Amino acid sequence: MTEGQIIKALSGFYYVRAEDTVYRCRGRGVFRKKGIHPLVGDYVNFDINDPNEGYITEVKPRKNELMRPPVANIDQAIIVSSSVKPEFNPLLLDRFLVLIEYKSIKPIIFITKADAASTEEKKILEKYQKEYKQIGYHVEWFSTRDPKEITYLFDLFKNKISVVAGQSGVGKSSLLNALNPSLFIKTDDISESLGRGKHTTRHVELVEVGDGLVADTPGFSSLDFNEINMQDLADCFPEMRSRKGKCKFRGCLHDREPKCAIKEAVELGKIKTYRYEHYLSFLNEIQSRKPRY
Ligand SMILES: Nc1nc2c(ncn2[C@@H]2O[C@H](COP(=O)(O)OP(=O)(O)OP(=O)(O)O)[C@@H](O)[C@H]2O)c(=O)[nH]1
Ligand SMILES: [Zn+2]
Repeated sequence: MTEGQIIKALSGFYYVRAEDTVYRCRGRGVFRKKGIHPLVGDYVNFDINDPNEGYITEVKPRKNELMRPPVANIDQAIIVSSSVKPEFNPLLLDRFLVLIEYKSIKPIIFITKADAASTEEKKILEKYQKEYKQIGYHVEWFSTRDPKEITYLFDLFKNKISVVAGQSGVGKSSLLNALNPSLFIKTDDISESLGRGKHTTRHVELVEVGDGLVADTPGFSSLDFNEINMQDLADCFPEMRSRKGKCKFRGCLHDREPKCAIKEAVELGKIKTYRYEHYLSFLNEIQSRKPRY
């Protein structure tokens, strides 16, 4: 028996890495009956029955899992936003942050295209960068135009499994290519005619970036809050989470309730108004969701 990690799933095979060798494995027949679906990122035990082939005998318990992309044991999610084209969008950033916080995955914020921002735009971005850092988020702001300038990012990936998320056109593929030129993930520069085709493949692979692994397919393509309950939403905002239990009423949704510690913190400028407004707009979205039977 050998221990390894699934780094790729394709056509019924799992590619399991152990030390520096990759073994092409199948899952045990009984997995299907038991409803066990190995995922990329899973730590497994396997038996080798050919020099480079084997059978997975056991899937170890997972720390977490995502369905889009299908990856287990994720350490962090890199949310890619761009300075311009498309314009930096804090509402969308907060949407990604909430979805990632909800999964108990550590978010990291990357802002690309620093080279393309005007002086005026840079001032605004500096302010946002400062404010998101104050909340406790790790923020990096850079350009992928010169790969040599972003090698310092390697450290962030070291010994971690990361997924990348972000709206179309922000530079996710350009970033991965800059960090690992052997990947050649197509970017919009060279594959305009392929349109949306490039990320529709269903297989996922963990690719090496620095001394870490990154899923080559972006995550969170569906950005709805269907899984999230009203009561859980504030926990997905770190600056609200840290004030948990301080409101007068138990179960306070920080909306119309009196003596609300969150609204007081907003008034005192301790919570940014736009963050609170985004909270209210997400809360409204969850409240108006049709019940599912
Ligand atoms: N000026 C500038 N342009 C960039 C930078 N990073 C990416 N771009 C450009 O932005 C466009 C979109 O980049 P992609 O890497 O394809 O973006 P993506 O997020 O992978 O987009 P989707 O595949 O649609 O999700 C391309 O024309 C890139 O050349 C940057 O740091 N600076
Ligand atoms: Zn409250």
